[in-house]
Amino acid sequence: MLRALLSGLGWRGGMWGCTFSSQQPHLPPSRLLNATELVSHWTVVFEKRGIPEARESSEYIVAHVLGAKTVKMPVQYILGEWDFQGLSLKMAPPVFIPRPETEELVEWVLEEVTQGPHVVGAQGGPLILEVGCGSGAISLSLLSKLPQSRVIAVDKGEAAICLAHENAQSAWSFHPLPPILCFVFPLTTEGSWAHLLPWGPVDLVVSNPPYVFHRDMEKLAPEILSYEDPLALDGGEEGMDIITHILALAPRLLKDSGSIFLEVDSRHPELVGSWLQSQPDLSLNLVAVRRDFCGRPVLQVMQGSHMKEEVSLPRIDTVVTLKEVL
Ligand SMILES: C[S@@+](CC[C@H](N)C(=O)[O-])C[C@H]1O[C@@H](n2cnc3c(N)ncnc32)[C@H](O)[C@@H]1O
Repeated sequence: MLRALLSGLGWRGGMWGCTFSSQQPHLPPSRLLNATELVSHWTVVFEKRGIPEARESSEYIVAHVLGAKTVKMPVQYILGEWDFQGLSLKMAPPVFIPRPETEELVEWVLEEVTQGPHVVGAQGGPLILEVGCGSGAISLSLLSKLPQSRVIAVDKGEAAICLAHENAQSAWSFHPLPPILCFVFPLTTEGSWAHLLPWGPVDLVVSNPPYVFHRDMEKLAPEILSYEDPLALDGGEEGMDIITHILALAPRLLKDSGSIFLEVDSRHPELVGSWLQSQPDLSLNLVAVRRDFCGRPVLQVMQGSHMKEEVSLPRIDTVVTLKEVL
């Protein structure tokens, strides 16, 4: 039975994929499967073949093969590592598992740094602040592709910062990365931003913040709710709690003409746009909105009176240009 279970699986770039033959029951091609989907798939197979207690057998075998006591655990935690932007990162609950769509946020930042005219740090590379670094996926990818850059990574969770630090050390053993500074503190606490002052204003702020609307939290998949830190996901009533904190700190943290890149919910471009209009003192403009391959928006907000020209890069659905803030 074990052989039957594994025969359709292939290991591709650190992810489980499927390469089923035409005799196997249909599964979408080249799609990643989590343990729950594997159980469902093999339950159907077992039922068709008259195997008693099809679901229980399937659950038991998948759990056994993956070395887990329960199949509800996300496969990234079971495996203990996951690939992101070519880096193999250690994963451990409850630290947030980086999602594939966030790789596009990284790519956009890389484009901005390499092609944009405004991002040149004092030492030849940008100084980047990541708010809510989790496992360090975004920060370490940026460092690995931008050898002149320096990154300050902040997270409110000690487990996250420890994991980011561990992943940085492991990445250094493969690539000579520039140093990363990791700090544990909630950026939302009064005055906490002052910890960052010694490094001076940054060229870029990047964040995949907690942005799920509080009322949507219960709709998340059970394995997310059981294993991932809810505070990594719950963005408050309108998912804006951390987003507005980051934006409000921009005048203190960001250089003039610096940018903030934020992965957000599909309702946020409008909400963030209205919020910025209500805060003219911040002198921030929402200059571009891109959609990642999941259709989720990534926002670019710029400091100062600078207005960005319409961006003509692939995968841009919308470019939102607000009136210049006086
Ligand atoms: C959605 S996760 C993103 C993690 C990582 N950047 C990624 O994309 O995989 C959000 C992260 O923000 C952190 N976080 C939540 N509130 C925070 C706060 N007030 N200050 C700093 N970090 C915070 C969480 O601990 C979590 O690691």
